[in-house]
Parts: sequence; C-alpha cells; structure tokens
Amino acid sequence: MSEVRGTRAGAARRSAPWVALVAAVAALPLVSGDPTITYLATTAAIYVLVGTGLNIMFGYTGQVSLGQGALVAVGAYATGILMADHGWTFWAAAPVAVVIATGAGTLMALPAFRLSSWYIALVTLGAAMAMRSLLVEFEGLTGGWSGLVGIPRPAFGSWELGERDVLWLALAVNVVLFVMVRTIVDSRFGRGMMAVRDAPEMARSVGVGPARMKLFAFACGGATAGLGGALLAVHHGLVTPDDFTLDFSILFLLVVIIGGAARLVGPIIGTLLFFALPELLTGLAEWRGLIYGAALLVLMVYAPHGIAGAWEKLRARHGADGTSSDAPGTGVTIEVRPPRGEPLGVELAGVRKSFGGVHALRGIDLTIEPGTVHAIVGPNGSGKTTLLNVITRLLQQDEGRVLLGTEDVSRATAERLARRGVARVFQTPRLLGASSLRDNVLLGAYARERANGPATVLRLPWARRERAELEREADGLLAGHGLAGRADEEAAALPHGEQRLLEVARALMARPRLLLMDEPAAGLTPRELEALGRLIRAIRDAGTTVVLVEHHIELVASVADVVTVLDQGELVTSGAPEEALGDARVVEVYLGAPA
Ligand SMILES: Nc1ncnc2c1ncn2[C@@H]1O[C@H](COP(=O)(O)OP(=O)(O)OP(=O)(O)O)[C@@H](O)[C@H]1O
Repeated sequence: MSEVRGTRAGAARRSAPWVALVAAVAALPLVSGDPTITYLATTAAIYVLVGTGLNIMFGYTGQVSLGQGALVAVGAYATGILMADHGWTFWAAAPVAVVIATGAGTLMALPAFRLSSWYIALVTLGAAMAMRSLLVEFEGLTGGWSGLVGIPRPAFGSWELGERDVLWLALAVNVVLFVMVRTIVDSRFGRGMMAVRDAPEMARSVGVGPARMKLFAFACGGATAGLGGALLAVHHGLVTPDDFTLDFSILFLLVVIIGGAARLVGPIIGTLLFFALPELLTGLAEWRGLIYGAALLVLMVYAPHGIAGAWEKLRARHGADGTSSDAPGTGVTIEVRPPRGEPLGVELAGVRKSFGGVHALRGIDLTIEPGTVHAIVGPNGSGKTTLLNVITRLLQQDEGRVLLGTEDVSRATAERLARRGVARVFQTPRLLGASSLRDNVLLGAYARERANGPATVLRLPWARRERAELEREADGLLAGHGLAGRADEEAAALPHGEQRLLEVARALMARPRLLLMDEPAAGLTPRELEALGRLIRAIRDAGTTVVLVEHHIELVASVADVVTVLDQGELVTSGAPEEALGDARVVEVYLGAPA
C-alpha cells in the first residue's frame, strides 16, 4: 500500500517501470514481424486484466474464486452473440457483456455472505465446471460444440482494428484499470476490503459492511472478467466451449497466487511466468505438469506471498538500516482531538446471552454515564468481553435491551454503531498485518471519511484534501504513541505491545464518542502502563465515554470514575472505585470465599 503514496516526483519515479513495460509491449508489433508475438501479447494483456479483477476479490478481499474463467466465458459469448448474430458493434456489445458478467459475478457472491472462503471456492468451482455443459446445452444461442464463429474485429465506421490495434486496446484498458485499482486499494475502500479479509469483526467495528465489500469485490471481478471475455472474443474471432475448460478458470487463481496476491504487480508477474515458462519448457513438454506442480509447491513454502511478495521482502531486508525510534509508547503525548459529537452513554436492561449451556450474561442491568471512564472487572470467564460484544453489536443478546444515548440499538448492526461514533480496542490486536502502520490508523477513520466511490476513483480535489488531512492526523497519532517516523512499516512486524498501541491509535482515529477497550494493558511495560493511564484520562477529558475492561486493578483504580464487577455473568456491584473494589463480595470473587 505504501508503494502508492508520496510526492509527485516519487510517483513519477515509481510509474517509470510501468510506463516502460507498457511501451515495450506496445512496441512489440512494430519491432517484431512475427504475428504470433502480437497474438500472444494480446492474450497475455487480457489475462492480466482478468487476473487484476480476481486480485481484488481474492488478494485484497480474501474471496477465493475458481469461477473466473466461467465469467470470462459469459463476457465472450455475450459479445460474440451480439456481434456475430445481431450485428452489434463491439463498442455497444462490450458494455452489455460487462453488465451481464457483473450480474453473474454478483450472483456467485450470494453464497459468500453465509459461507466461509473455502466453501465459496467450491461454489465457484461448480460454476466453472457447469459452464462448458451450459454452453453446449444451449446450442440455439451458443452454437453448441462448434461455438460462435465470424466474430468481427472492433471497428470505427469502415476502419476495422487490426491485430496490433486490438493489442493496444487491451493495453489501454489495462492501464486505465491499473490506475483505478491502485487508487481504490489505497483508499478507504481498499482498507475496508483488507479488513474484511484479515479481521471481519474488526472490520465491522470500524464501520465496514462485509456483505457490501464482498459484493463490490465480486462485482469488480465479474466486470473485469466480462471485459476480458469481450476482448478475447474479438481477439480470437471465435469462441467455443473448449476455450473455457476448468483449467482455464484455475489458471487465473494460479496467476494471482504465483505473481503475488494483494500486490498490484502480482497478475502481471503471474501472467508473464505462465507465458514465459511454456516457451522455455518446450523441450521438456512431457515434464511440464510435474515442473509446474513442483514450482508451485516450492513457491508456497518459501514465498507464500508470491514472487512480488518475495521481492518486497528481499528489498525490505536490504533496505533496513537498523535504526529504531524512541522507546515504544513511553512518549504518549497525544493531544486527543475532540470526538465527533457529545459523549455517548449506554444503558443495558435485562441483557442475557448464552452460548449453548454456558450463560455468559444472566440479566445485566447497567447504566454507563456519558463522559466517564467506566471500568468492568471480574475473573476470567465472567462475561466482560461478551458484554462489550453486545454493546458494540458484534453479538446479538438473547434477551434484553441496549440503549446508546437515547437510541434503542437492540437490533442495530456493528457498522451502524461505528457510524454513530462507537470505537473498539480488541483483547488481542486485530490489525491489517501486511499493511503499513499509517494504513492501519487510517482504517479507524472509515466511518467518518466522506470520500465515496466516484470521488475516490476520480480523485476529486476535496477527497484528496480530506485524505491529506486524515494522513496528517494519523501520523500525529502514531507520533503520539511513540511510533513517529515508522508510518510506512508493516504492522505485523511490530512487537505485541506496539500492536496494542496501534489499535488504540486506530480507535482514536475514529474520533469516537464512546470508546470500548478490552484489556488494553495486557503485555505493556510499567512505563507503557503509566502512559496508557494518562491517555485514558485525556480521552475522557476530551469528551469521550470510555468503557474499560481490565484485569490490571491498579490501572483501573487510577483512571476509573465507576467500576462494575461481574462474576459468572452476573453484576456483583457497581460504584466508585474505592467502594466497588473494597466490597467484601468483590474480594470474595477475586480471592475465593473465606474458609
Ligand atoms: N463464542 C463463544 N462460544 C462459546 N462460549 C463462549 C463464547 N464466547 C464466550 N464464551 C463463554 O462465555 C463465558 C464468558 O466469556 P467472556 O469472554 O465474555 O469472559 P471474560 O470475562 O471476558 O473472560 P476473560 O477475562 O478471560 O477475557 C466463558 O465461559 C466463555 O467460555
């Protein structure tokens, strides 16, 4: 992600290899008289296009699809039928093919809302397997086994594009798509997709709707496959069921995995390899399957993020200068910005939640006053995290009501609460591990960032200004957490304590009116603890209600205005810290009943 940020000069420098690559491929028909080269280059460009769409689905959003080839078939046949049978121009047929393939892609997404990633792989595999039979079955429309022939080339009036023009067209489409995808993955939408992929609950807690994101990803995959199919139809001039075998569908997933999933360059590298290798291996044709299999195995073991990932790692290793910033977290001097509105209080009435026979919450009545630090303590398994999950709507209670301010949110979604100004710090850090620290913090602003899809893709000035302002704010938060100058580092490489601080920074980026923190002190050093205490007080003083689940009683005693004690899903007591923590029942809960 950090690959796509920086100054204009930096952007030009980073774009240079791409411009050179496109120019080199575009020049192929001019320097080589061999039409096969042009033909192969066009096919490769179409594969990159389809692979890029799949990269959005699989690489960035984590939705495995083995049905991409089937969607290419939809695009190719729709174009072929409209052009060859109905005399449409390519320019009219291709958009219709894209719409149909997008619809088909979106239909394939429907099971994705309920099923895990690997079941979706099976559903899409089924689609890929069924496609050839469908093409044969609907002979009247598709031409059966013989397919559709005589699909004309795209034309402008009487000027019909030649083979090399189709290559240039495919390249131009790739360039536009590449820039669009680069912009999207570097926006709130890209961060939202990766949140759905890496930590779905965290995604919901920052306001990302997983269903919408998956739908968007599948629609992108469908649209690019449809466009790829349209180009393939006019490139080949005919389409037959044999063009769309199961192998063809699986090829795209391999292209993305081998090139490097969630890397913009991944589909390009993957396609080049799939085209270069067969040429290099012509003398070893009978061993080709074995060589592919072995190469894939070696790659998955030694370079699970594909060639692009391995290259990034190599560069990072050589680029590391061994310098480190200040001691982590010790310099928490954050100027906490005011929340997005008045602090929010919470009211729970008769809240019950069971998991099978385990009664995690047994009828909790509790009021959390706005603008206070309200600590919730209790032994392991007493229901604290379940209570936070019910308040933040990650869990639906079996009985009872939840009020946020004056609004009944008993049936609301977590995403809706995020938009209302609720933020969450999880018990174990849930981060975008492969993304930069800055992107992780920026994700916290998801629900308050105004840039919509068109404004993002078109890079409208107001959206760019908003983005620059948010980046400054994110860098300020990182600096306040002792992570200054490390904004471009990868989150997964941080030690545990710093990952927790990064989560706090992400939550603060939401400018929350209600902040729920689940054991933020776990694993922190004494100096970090002291800094955390100061931070929690500062957050409250800035006007945010804080709900703090914590085992560290000293921290609780030093920051809480009210302490609620839970035991076995029941509320033991609630009151000022000295009263609540000194209560004989609480001492009993923590130390066991007196003999
Ligand atoms: N998803 C779940 N499925 C089944 N049981 C669960 C689930 N979540 C929580 N529980 C059970 O509910 C009870 C309360 O768990 P919860 O995590 O809320 O406690 P806690 O007070 O936060 O504990 P800890 O301090 O260890 O984090 C425990 O017995 C736990 O095993």
